[in-house]
Amino acid sequence: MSIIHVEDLVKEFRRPKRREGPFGTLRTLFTREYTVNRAVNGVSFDVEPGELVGYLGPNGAGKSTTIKMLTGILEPSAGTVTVAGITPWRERERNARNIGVVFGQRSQLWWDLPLRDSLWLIGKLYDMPRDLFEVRHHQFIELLALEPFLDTPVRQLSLGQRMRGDLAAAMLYAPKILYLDEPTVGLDVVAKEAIRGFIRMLNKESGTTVILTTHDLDDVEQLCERVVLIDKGAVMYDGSINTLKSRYAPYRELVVHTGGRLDDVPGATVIKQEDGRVWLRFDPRHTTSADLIGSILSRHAVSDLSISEPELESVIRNIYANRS
Ligand SMILES: Nc1ncnc2c1ncn2[C@@H]1O[C@H](COP(=O)(O)OP(=O)(O)OP(=O)(O)O)[C@@H](O)[C@H]1O
Repeated sequence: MSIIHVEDLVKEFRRPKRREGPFGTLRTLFTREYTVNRAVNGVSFDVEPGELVGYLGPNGAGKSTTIKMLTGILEPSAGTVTVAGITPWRERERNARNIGVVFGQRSQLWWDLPLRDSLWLIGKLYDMPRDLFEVRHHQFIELLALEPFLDTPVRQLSLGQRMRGDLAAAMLYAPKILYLDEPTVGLDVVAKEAIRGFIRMLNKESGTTVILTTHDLDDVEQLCERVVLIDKGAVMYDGSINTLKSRYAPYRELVVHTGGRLDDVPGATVIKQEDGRVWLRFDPRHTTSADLIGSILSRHAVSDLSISEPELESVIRNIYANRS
């Protein structure tokens, strides 16, 4: 049975209609006319326990608004959400015990307190039994290498340190579900890898269900098997990354080192030639890589070649570029 059930979810925001002309701003304050923005427009999906799902879409697509309804911060205009059997905005406190939330852009920690005190307070707020607190506190300090800055006030932490602290705080009381909104934004490659490793561990070893919203497609490619892609508040794709690639970018690229040029290659299109290397694009549904390579080798001297799949980044860029 699914742990997250979302059906026909809608969220509309009303804004007073802007008045033009003299005293426009003042008149806007007193207007009774509104423009309605449907930020989420009939989204449905189910998440099974232990899944790690990427929730993706261009800026303004409605990702954060959906996550806010799943966490209970926002109440939908219409539709159903059930998270571990609870309607989040009706039972915010019960729901909070089941979920951990990390927003990359802003911390959930107490700004002036040292991380150690924040973690202790969270243990108290969630009524954690002392021995469970000790075990998880100790485990997270090790896994996230928190020791060197445990006694530093949160506002003095670097972004990477703060994110590790935020993750520890979000998962300390062992919630079943973790929502991550841009967890690696602004981090260097080493810090990103540490965060990804921790998320992977939570998902694989503790079976935590994770919903990840991010513009960093390396995060998605490294962590998620399934993605839900939304645009203008509606789901445009829900499935595996592999199927997404084969549906929206069914081609492969072959790079051939010939020392010369290849102008006509049956079954492939030459997309670039540079310094004795030739980039070819082909559709594996029509031409197999074995046939293509065989036909090139039979006619040209080749010193090296490599085949690559399109990167998720370029697939998603194409999808966004071609949307109406
Ligand atoms: N509190 C609000 N009041 C009015 N409009 C809002 C509010 N929050 C979001 N919106 C609007 O809803 C739409 C969806 O915003 P949302 O933040 O969910 O997008 P997003 O997919 O998370 O974008 P991004 O990738 O830029 O974070 C946008 O048009 C935004 O302006």
